[in-house]
Amino acid sequence: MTAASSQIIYTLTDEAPRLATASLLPIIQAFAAPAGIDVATSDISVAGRILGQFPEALTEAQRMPDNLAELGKLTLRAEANIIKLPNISASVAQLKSAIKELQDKGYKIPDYPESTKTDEEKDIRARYNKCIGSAVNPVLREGNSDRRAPKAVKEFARKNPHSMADWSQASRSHVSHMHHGDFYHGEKSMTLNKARDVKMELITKSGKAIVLKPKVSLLEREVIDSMFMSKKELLEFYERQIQDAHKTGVMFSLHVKATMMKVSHPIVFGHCVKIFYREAFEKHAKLFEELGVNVNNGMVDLYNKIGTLPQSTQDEIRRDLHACHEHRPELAMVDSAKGITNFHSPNDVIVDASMPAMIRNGGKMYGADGRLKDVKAVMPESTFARIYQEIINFCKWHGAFDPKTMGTVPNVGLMAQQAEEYGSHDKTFEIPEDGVANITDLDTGEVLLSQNVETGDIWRMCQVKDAAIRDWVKLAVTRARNSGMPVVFWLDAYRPHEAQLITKVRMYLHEHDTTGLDIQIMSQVRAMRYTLERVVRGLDTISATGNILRDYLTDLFPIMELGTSAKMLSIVPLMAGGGMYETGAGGSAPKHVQQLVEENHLRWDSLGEFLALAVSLEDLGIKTHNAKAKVLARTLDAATGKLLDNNKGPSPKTGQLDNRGSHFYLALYWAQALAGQTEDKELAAHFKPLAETLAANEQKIVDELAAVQGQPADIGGYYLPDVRKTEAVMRPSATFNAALAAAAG
Ligand SMILES: NC(=O)C1=CN([C@@H]2O[C@H](COP(=O)(O)OP(=O)(O)OC[C@H]3O[C@@H](n4cnc5c(N)ncnc54)[C@H](OP(=O)(O)O)[C@@H]3O)[C@@H](O)[C@H]2O)C=CC1
Ligand SMILES: O=C(O)CCC(=O)C(=O)O
Ligand SMILES: [Mg+2]
Repeated sequence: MTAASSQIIYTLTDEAPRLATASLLPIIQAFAAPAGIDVATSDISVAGRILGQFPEALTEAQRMPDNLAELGKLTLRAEANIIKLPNISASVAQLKSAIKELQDKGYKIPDYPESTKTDEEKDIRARYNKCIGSAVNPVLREGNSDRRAPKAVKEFARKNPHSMADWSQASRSHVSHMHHGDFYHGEKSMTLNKARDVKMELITKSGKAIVLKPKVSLLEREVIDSMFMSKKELLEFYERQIQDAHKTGVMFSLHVKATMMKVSHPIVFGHCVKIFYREAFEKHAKLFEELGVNVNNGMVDLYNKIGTLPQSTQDEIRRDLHACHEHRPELAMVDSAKGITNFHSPNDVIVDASMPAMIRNGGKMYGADGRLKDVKAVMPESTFARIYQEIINFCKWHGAFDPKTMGTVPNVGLMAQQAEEYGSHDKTFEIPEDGVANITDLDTGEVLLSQNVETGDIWRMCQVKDAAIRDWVKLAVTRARNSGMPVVFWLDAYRPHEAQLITKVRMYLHEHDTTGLDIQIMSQVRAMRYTLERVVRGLDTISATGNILRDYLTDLFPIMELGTSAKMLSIVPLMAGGGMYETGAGGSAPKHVQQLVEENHLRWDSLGEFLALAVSLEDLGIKTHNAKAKVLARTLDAATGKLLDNNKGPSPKTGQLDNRGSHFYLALYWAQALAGQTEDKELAAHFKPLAETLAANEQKIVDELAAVQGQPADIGGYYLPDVRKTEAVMRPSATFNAALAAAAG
């Protein structure tokens, strides 16, 4: 899979985007081929990545190359042109289901080891750990992030506003975060004066030195942080919040990002579950330990593990858990119909999407009775939680946002080279004993950063390379210049890490001509307030943020403005010169798969893919001097605009136009735009027959696509769907397929 310069790599991922690809990719390939562009695929699905870890367990035919590693290498080359669709960031429960599905399909991969006593078990666990959480994005995102709503999309949203629930000033919904003892409070940071190799070491009270991370190689001018969250304070915080919610009668919900902060946040999540069900966990402590119950993986882990016990014991445990509810607040639900609470799995309530959904709903979440209710949204870490309280305050004061008139908030996010939390996974530890946690220079023995920690505290080190920060500043200035919008760097001078960033931002802004640009630096809360004051006046403001706020804001604002973050243009200009084009800013929409399987309707909107493909083609055109590629890009944009104007996006309702139907219209409009342009006669001639055939058969094709809906669809699997069956389901119009095949020659 080496990338020739006229190659675009299209990733095969999971769930809804994978299904959409089965329909869209053949269209893309048919349109790209006449311009001499090869659109190749790379499977980075969770199933593919699992198989890539265990070549020795598989037959020759079953083996899968380590595509992710290959793609990671490609991002470091200037010719990289990758279209990356969202993929599952798997929880342990999802990983286990994927393993089971693969085993059932005859792949002899090992079980996920619950405990790791032997070296073999440790090795298997280590390999599987590479497949969980946000395992793909940190490897591929070798550039900073540029996410925005293209003009046509914003205009469409203004003309076709999505529904927004009302906000009442009497709403009791709020955000609760720690005020001390969290990562914000316990952070230290420094910029390195020279390249150094360091270790992370715990010196225990009894004087033992425990090396937690033997070596981290750091570059000159790199920023490093050491921070910890106090277990004691976290538990006290949870108890207070749970009691407060119970006393005041608001629902309780916990919002973490256990995918991206895949080591720290499952622990933060697990503590909350154990505090909530304190008496039950205390009573059954011994049994749970024997069973290896680990609620860092959610209550689903507990229910699965007790499933092997005699019925009477299971009943007793369930009764004890239920008894806790008597004096605990109502829990927000993920799926009230199925009785799935906020505690079921740490990956079910992912803060970037869950908080905007709550805010769109007038500050409400679903309770067990299926009704929307005010809620206490608990986000222990105060660093970023405060932005949500600020937006809630704003909504209570001003009412809900109006998509017809509100401004837009694009984002320029720092994430390159495993910036900030992305690089922290192998440097995050649960402290085994009270002591001092040091980051120490391996050569000189100098202790660079030092913290007093206690048993159970979560200690982590983050790093950001100077080159990544410099590139981020450059991207922000470029975006300000190209868009004419002001830029606000959301940086808090009181946070040690961000104080270091502020110094660098100021320094690197001098490298650019900023005459006439409006560039400011503000703490997060002020930045939110300032941006919202502009938003309600219809004014646009670029947010330049660190990695976490990149994630949060690129769901938050699009969901307010456009109804979904799927309609975002999401570009990663790779630092080595290539480009990665992500599709939307959201995830893999598991609910959509369920609807397809039950009713053969896929409501996934591929607008993100259309937008990404256009910029990918344009970039390829420029870099390889391929004029045809540029024509493809321009006509694709025109087709996308027409698709929006004519409302040919997918409907959520079964029986109406779905993802496949929207792909058909894209192909029709794209072929028409190509046939109608005069810049490239060859392309015009090539696409004329297709344009005519599709137009002549429009109703027939739409009918063929509609005819399959309303009954179950068999795609032969979830994590590893059967390719043939999926194709059959996703390409049900014989007329459309024949027209495309004829165009492909
Ligand atoms: N870049 C990446 O690879 C990312 C991956 N993820 C992963 O995705 C999975 C699911 O995450 P989750 O938090 O549930 O968020 P999702 O974004 O997948 O889903 C939330 C809701 O957003 C709407 N939505 C998202 N994308 C689209 C689309 N293209 N078309 C139409 N509607 C869309 C759907 O609303 P409705 O149901 O109303 O139709 C959906 O239910 C997790 O494994 C997560 O880790 C998450 C974010 C980014
Ligand atoms: O990497 C992940 O798990 C999710 C990333 C994400 O949500 C985003 O980039 O917006
Ligand atoms: Mg996100």
